[in-house]
Amino acid sequence: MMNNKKYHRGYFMPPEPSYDWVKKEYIDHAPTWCSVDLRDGNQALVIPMSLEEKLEFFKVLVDIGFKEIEVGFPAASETEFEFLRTLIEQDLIPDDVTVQVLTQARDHIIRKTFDSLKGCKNAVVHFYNSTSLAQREQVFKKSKEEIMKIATDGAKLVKQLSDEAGADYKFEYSPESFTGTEIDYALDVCNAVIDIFQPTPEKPLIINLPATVEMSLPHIYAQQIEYMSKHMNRRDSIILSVHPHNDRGTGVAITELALLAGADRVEGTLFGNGERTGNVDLVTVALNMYTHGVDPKLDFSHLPQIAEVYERVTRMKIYERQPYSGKLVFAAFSGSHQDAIAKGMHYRDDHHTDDWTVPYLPIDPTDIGRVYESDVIRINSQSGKGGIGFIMEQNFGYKLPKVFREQFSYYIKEISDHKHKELKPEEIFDVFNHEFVNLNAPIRLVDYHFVRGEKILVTLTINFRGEEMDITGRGNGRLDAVANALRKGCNLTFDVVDYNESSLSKGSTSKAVSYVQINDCIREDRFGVGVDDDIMASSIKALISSINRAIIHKED
Ligand SMILES: CC(=O)SCCNC(=O)CCNC(=O)[C@H](O)C(C)(C)COP(=O)(O)OP(=O)(O)OC[C@H]1O[C@@H](n2cnc3c(N)ncnc32)[C@H](O)[C@@H]1OP(=O)(O)O
Ligand SMILES: CC(C)C(=O)C(=O)O
Repeated sequence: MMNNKKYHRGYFMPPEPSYDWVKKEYIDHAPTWCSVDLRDGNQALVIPMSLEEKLEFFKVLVDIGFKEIEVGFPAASETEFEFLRTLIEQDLIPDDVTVQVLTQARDHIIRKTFDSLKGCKNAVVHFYNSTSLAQREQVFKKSKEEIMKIATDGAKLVKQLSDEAGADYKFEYSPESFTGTEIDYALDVCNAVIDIFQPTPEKPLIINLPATVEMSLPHIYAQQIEYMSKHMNRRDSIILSVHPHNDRGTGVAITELALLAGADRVEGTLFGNGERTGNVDLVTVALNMYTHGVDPKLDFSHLPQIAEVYERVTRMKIYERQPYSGKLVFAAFSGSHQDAIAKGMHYRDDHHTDDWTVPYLPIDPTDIGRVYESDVIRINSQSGKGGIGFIMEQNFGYKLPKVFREQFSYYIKEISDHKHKELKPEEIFDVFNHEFVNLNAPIRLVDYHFVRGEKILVTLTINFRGEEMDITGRGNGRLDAVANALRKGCNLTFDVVDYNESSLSKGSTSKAVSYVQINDCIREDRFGVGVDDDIMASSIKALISSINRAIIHKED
């Protein structure tokens, strides 16, 4: 049985309201990004990554453009330790990349961490201890002063070991479980650590305020961050970092609000892997920024390839509707969406604009390695003529006339509905060819010949129900003459209602395509399509196709 009475709000409001972030409209520059995929992401996997898998992932992160990468918790296991050693000994860390290592503020774990760093040029030593009320009372059973001493003792040892090693490491401190910590107490602990390092603008200290567990609405975290930012000692020498998780499903929101509230740096993972519901998804935060016209300084132009490596080495799956990276996030199945997207794409072409304003697509899918042809317009029984017309034009180069497009789309929808499945572009194209293009039974065109006089005279050689024959007709135009020949020679009754021709815009060889609509006195919308190297042949074939359809589907 559910019982909401056993819950209470476990977060703490800052002592004074901090609302300056509300006045900011959007994030106007990229923060410093730090990927924690190889540490926080890795520690949450059913099977943590092997050394080889971590190496492959590390390379992907470098290629994306991360300049700070938390590579592990070296004291945790041999693999973790060896991974950092391999990076260092095989000189795999680019000069402009800083690796970060995590350690608890515990003597032997800090020492082991320093052992793992020997010979590393650029490193951040990240140490933490939990400061939350719940952990003080239940886990550590220590007073506020005793918990602060864990932090300050850790800080002193980190500083001392770094000095002893003669290394120029950077340092990061996290009051872990910050979101469950009384804000002024968190501030006191951070300030005590700051006082030990005495950071300067030239050698700043990273103070990381994690939403280890998301506990509040996003605007509360924003206030907590802004309050800390305003009251922290030596703020000009502090890189204020956030490390959001996603327990309430608002990891991205709290990250964005924290950036408005003064955070300079974000720790997170690709696709939001991480403990429980995950860390914040850096792909989403970065691309949200990008779609506001801001350079995120991370390159996701090959997102599908990044996703492939991620899924393989972590053995995790990216949800189909995960922003930007999910398989279905650009797919429009429903008619009205497809129609708007197709028109939006045409609008861009017609207006020769590079600006992206296409309805229903907040980002140009091709910017992140997706393809219009297979990712955007997808066809099922919810689809409409706009979408099916788009597929025919975009994938195969056929610009279907309006009335035909409507008829063809109902035809396709019906098939999808009856088969209860999505139809792939190739299946749609097969139906199109099989049902409408160059139909040659019962009438097949063998040859044709025109003679120009007062009227145009045509001699058609056709095969009609297995019998070859020559038929003739006169008309004001060529198609008129052909129609008269077929009426007389095959004893048919029909009117040509509409005729369109164009060239096929796809493929290496250009072909002519004609669309003919006839009225056969049963239906006024029998369509046929002709495709040929020669424009005249394509129009005769289109007319014959429409007649053949009328004969085949007489009763429809
Ligand atoms: C929110 C985060 O993601 S934090 C990162 C968490 N990641 C990991 O823990 C992954 C790697 N961790 C490990 O491999 C192991 O936990 C190790 C090697 C670090 C330590 O292992 P163990 O020594 O077996 O102990 P364990 O992790 O259970 O720690 C429990 C002890 O550490 C203390 N402790 C825990 N965190 C801290 C800390 N940050 N600072 C100081 N002491 C701490 C606990 O109070 C407890 O003390 P006790 O033994 O007196 O009861
Ligand atoms: C170590 C800290 C930053 C952490 O991972 C968390 O709080 O989630």
